[in-house]
Amino acid sequence: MLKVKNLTKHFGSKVAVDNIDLTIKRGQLIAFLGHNGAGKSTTINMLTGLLKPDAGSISLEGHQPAENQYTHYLGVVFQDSVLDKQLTVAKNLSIASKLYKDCNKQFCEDLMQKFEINAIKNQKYDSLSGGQRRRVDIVRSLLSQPELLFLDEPSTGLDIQTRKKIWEVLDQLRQEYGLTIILTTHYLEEANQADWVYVMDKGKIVASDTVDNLKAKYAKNSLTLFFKDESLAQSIPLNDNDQMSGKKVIVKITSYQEAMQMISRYQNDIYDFEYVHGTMDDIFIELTGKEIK
Ligand SMILES: Nc1ncnc2c1ncn2[C@@H]1O[C@H](COP(=O)(O)OP(=O)(O)OP(=O)(O)O)[C@@H](O)[C@H]1O
Repeated sequence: MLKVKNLTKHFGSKVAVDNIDLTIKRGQLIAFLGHNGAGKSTTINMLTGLLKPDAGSISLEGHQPAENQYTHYLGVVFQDSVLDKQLTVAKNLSIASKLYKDCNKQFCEDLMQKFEINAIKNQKYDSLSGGQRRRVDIVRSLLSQPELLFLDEPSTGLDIQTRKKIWEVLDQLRQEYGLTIILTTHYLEEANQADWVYVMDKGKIVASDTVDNLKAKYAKNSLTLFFKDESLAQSIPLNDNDQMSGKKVIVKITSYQEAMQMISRYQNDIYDFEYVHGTMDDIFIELTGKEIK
């Protein structure tokens, strides 16, 4: 659906996006994961046609950002809302829907219901809570029934319940009409749900894979062995990342098979064990050397 080659953007001498390639298929949920300043928003701004790249090509179903047809495919939720704070939700959405000639009334009413907008439609946008605003922003971006939705840090500042609600509805829309979603996030749990993750650092894509493959390659699974006494624990050969404390030994391992081998090797010396899968946090630290919130 979307093909990007060698995309690059400088601001003065600073390289904000450094020669990145992307391939995004219809219906996927794609996450750009990175720290502040990694280049996520600059990438999104180029993909939505707001910012002109210095180099590289972008093709969405064969269209380039400068073409009118390009924007017909897109819905965008920016970090800062584009709605008028002094107008009611209903007025804001009515103005937005007039911008789209082919706005489908039934689809729009369905969106209002799914995102629970009807109860707040007569309130001024300014008077809404953060979570309500985000729901209205998302509805606004979906009125034209776009095929590709960009969400720039959709969950920042939202409580868990609101996040959950928003993702329930977005997942429903993906299933119902094959909506493709590209999101930027600092939240590992949001990247966890993605079909494909691009990890960005200093303008570059430092990893590009499924969550499962990233975990298999970079996440550190750990096996804790509880020995019957300290001398047995001390006899275990340890690597740099392994730890020993009294009767407890924590070893970093790469696979379930390796865990099984260790457990069977020490089965007569231990009274218990615990196997913990590595997380997205491990992946991020492994790739960028930094923790993500
Ligand atoms: N208009 C601009 N002028 C100058 N520098 C910019 C501009 N926009 C972005 N940058 C710089 O480009 C780099 C990438 O910024 P960008 O906003 O794309 O990062 P990000 O990953 O989206 O960060 P955040 O998570 O904070 O939104 C940063 O160093 C930023 O300071």
